[in-house]
Amino acid sequence: MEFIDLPPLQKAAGSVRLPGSKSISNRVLLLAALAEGETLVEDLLDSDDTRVMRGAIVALGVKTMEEGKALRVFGCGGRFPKLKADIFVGNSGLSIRTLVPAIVTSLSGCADVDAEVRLSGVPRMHERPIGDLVDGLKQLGACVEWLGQEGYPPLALKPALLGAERVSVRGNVSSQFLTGLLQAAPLVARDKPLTIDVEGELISRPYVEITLNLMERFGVIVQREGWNRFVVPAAQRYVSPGRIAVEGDASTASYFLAAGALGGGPVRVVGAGRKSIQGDVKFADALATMGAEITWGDDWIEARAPTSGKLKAFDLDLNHIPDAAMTLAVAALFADGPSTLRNIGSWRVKETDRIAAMATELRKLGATVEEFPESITVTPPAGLNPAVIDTYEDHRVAMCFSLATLGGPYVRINDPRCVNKTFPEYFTTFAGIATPVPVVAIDGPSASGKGTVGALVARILGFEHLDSGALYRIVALAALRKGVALDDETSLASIAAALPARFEDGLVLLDGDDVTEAIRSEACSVGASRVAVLPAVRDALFWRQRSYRTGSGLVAEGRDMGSVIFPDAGVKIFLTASVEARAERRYKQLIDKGMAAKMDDLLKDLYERDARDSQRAVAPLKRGDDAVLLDTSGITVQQAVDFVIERASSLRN
Ligand SMILES: Nc1ncnc2c1ncn2[C@@H]1O[C@H](COP(=O)(O)OP(=O)(O)O)[C@@H](O)[C@H]1O
Ligand SMILES: Nc1ccn([C@@H]2O[C@H](COP(=O)(O)OP(=O)(O)O)[C@@H](O)[C@H]2O)c(=O)n1
Repeated sequence: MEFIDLPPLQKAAGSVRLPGSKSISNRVLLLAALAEGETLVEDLLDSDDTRVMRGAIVALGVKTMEEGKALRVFGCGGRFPKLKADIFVGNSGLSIRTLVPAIVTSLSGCADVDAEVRLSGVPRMHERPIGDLVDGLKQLGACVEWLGQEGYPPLALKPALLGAERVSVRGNVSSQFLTGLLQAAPLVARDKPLTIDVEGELISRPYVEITLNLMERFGVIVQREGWNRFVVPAAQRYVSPGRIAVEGDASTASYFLAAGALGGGPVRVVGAGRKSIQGDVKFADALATMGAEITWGDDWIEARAPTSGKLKAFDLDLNHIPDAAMTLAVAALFADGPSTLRNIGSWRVKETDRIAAMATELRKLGATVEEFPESITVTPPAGLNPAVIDTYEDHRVAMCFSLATLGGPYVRINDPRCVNKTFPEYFTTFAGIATPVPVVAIDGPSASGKGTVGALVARILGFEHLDSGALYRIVALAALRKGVALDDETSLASIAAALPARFEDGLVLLDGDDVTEAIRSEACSVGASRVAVLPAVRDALFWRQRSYRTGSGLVAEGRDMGSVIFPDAGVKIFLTASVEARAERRYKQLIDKGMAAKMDDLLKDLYERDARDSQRAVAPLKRGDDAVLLDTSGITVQQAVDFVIERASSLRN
């Protein structure tokens, strides 16, 4: 499984230009395709879902042409020219739910009896309901055949004359059904007006407002009576506005605004603001309810943490912003008590069952989550656990969980490419406003001075200090004490996974025993280097080592700090010295501690350990291209420390 590891963050601040709105891009593409005249679409989002829509209109015979970053769409004037097509809609709910009604209108009165348009998607798409929409279309006279399970894609559309003046559609499963009917309505209401009645409470109304707004930009006015009846007057045609610029995506804005509120800020999103037609900008109001400071501009919004430093718990009806609400579920981890997200039943039929998915993943971070049919309550833990987040092919799960890193833990996001659905550059853009807890990684062979230099550098910078070698030494000591063989990988890995060890006030404690001296014995040195070749032991210590990355920063020393454990370390040093110099140092250290030592034995041991450390298959000791070489053979400790500090000082906040 592909994954991306996101490091713990200290803060988030900066400015982000939002990618184009998915909701607007896909509506505009379809309306421009159906309109009379050419439309130059600017700032169009380039993502999986918009490619689905672009591919579909082209498959239906509409011509498009790229002009720099813009796309020129040559409108077909209301009827798609090509009506024999197989269209793959991936997992784009909006695409299929708006394409189907539009295609059905083109098939009305089509003389070619062989005309047929088939639409199918990924397996999850075949579990997302479309029956209510098709019921509506059938009231108009459409011919729709189910190719799989009734009520779900895939389906086939065939020629049939449309003629009714009234149609009703359910509004409480997905507002996309209504959007699809509305956009196709002027193509049906040629001679007589068409009335669309909404059964049940209409959910996600702001998305319908986007639809109405864009239809108006293309010359079609809809009369709205409350939110239950929409009348499309007769004889209206879609006419290109000539040029249209797509606003920045307000749902995407939610991740960055939340980052500002949770991570200090300010974070400004540019591309959607006070004048936006997208309901999701209201997410900023929800953040304000939590105490975040929000500032609005015409086309930008800025968020920063409350001056009190602590976000407040909330209990909100989020029916109007179902997508951005997922971001709030993660923000709830940072609140001062349990928060409830209400009226989010539509989450159950999105890319995945989002209520179940969010509950499962929030629990991995340590939260207590109560799940209800249409709401969830999130109680934050005292501190967040590091977690491996599964994403269920759901871009929003991937994006919103990146925010948990602002609470201190590492977060691994599985299958991160699912963000391609709406924002392929998400993780790079997020990294652009994020300040990770800095790391100075010092790797090198035995007695090169890592421990001595590392401890001094950590003290000067005010950073934590991780002596990773000590962890391998403790595993060896625990194994020796329990009589476990040093090549029994399974038993050693379980010892490593549950190592009852602590570092306190310069002491190393194992099961409460002071083993500071004991782990420096030659038996433990050799033992450590033997257990360290075992992959299962290294895996068992992986997250434990990462958990030291907290506070203002970390100096980590060992063999694979820069290559494996902290590959994104801001400073990487490869510390070395000649074998003779190192043997002499080790000799002196042992004698000073009153321990027995023989020069010849030490030299032999160093050669053997160097060989084992650098030749092993996993995480071998090796200077990476990105590590700075420092040979300490002929320099003092102070000089070595100065060298590292000079490179690391920029990491200090
Ligand atoms: N230039 C130097 N840099 C680091 N250590 C040095 C230097 N010169 C002498 N030493 C001594 O060498 C020893 C290095 O041991 P240590 O820090 O335990 O190394 P490591 O952690 O790499 O095994 C210490 O006793 C240290 O005082
Ligand atoms: N990150 C690390 C640190 C230590 N080790 C192993 O653990 C042993 C003891 O590490 P150490 O850093 O305490 O050893 P010295 O350099 O102090 O002799 C080393 O010989 C390595 O084999 C490792 O494999 N990876």
